[in-house]
Amino acid sequence: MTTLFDRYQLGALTLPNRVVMAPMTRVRAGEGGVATPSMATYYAQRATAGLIVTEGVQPSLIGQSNPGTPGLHTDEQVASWRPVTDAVHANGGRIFAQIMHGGRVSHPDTTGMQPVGPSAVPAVGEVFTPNGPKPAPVPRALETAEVPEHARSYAEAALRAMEAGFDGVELHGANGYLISQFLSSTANLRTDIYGGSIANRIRFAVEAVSATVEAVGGRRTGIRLSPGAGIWGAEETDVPELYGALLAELAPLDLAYIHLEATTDEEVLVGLRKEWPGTLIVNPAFPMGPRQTDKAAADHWLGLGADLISFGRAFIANPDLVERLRQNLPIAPYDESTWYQGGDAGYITYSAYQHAA
Ligand SMILES: Cc1cc2nc3c(=O)[nH]c(=O)nc-3n(C[C@H](O)[C@H](O)[C@H](O)COP(=O)(O)O)c2cc1C
Repeated sequence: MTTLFDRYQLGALTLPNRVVMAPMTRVRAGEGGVATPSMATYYAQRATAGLIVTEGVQPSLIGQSNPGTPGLHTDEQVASWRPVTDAVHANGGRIFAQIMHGGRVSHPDTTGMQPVGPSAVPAVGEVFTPNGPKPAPVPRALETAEVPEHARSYAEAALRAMEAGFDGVELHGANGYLISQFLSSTANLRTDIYGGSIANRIRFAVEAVSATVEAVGGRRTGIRLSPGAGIWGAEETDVPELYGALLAELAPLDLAYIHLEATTDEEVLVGLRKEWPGTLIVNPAFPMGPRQTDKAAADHWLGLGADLISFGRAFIANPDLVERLRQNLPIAPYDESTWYQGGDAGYITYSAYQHAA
């Protein structure tokens, strides 16, 4: 039986275990969207994960969603990530950058620009801004001719990620951000080649992934998806058909993986496993609340055919999560107030499990 602690060959990378650190935005970037020494410490502390996926990283200023998030679109940003990837590698780890274009989930207070999206339909809910949460603004609908440059921005960020020493990139196609907005039938009301039919709604995702594969190779390219999640009002009404069509287009690209975000719909995940020939990372539907992690849920998904399991919140207060899971040690609770507050407290202040002397 496969366990979380078995090795896994991911393209050219040998992962010593099947525990993936899920991408988590922590808003600790410096001025100009640069990575900081604290970020290097944070990721290096977690290098025993089989694979680390960073927080969402914007591929352009207009692609920035939250204030305080890092980018991969300036030379200064590229240089700032090098100490992060070096520190992770020095500790024996592997790290992918998550490329995240926020699309309509953004705000002029953050970027100085009106956000863009598939259609002039605002996200449902409030977005973070430097001046506190504000209602999501109405985005500008991208012209047909502008769409390819936003798809290519993922590939350009991927090239910069390689320069910065990352082992690969994960395109953020989940949770209501730009790729997910194009997939949605409520965020995307377009009538051109990027909207309407399933073939049109998956076009942006396929262009973004294909451009990235062309730039850095399939084995260095993963994508995160959240079928049916409907986050920020980006609803999908035809989940099995939509994702079936998307996976069929992506299957020949020899991708590093697809990463399925927490969903309660086990049937959908099982269906996608059958349709996806490559590596599948599952972020199980761990219940929100005090129970942060659940080895039984991980084993369940490995049994159903997941190759790797990602853990998010449990990594926040447990840099040595792999060892704690392996030895059934207590999992330290996270402090939600520190998720997005900035500073080192609740970020790099957690230590490995202290055994009694
Ligand atoms: C503080 C925080 C920030 C997150 N930021 C991101 C992000 O930048 N990109 C992403 O794809 N998911 C993000 N997520 C979702 C996590 O990757 C993960 O899917 C979610 O927390 C559920 O997994 P868990 O139960 O193991 O925490 C975030 C979650 C948390 C708690």
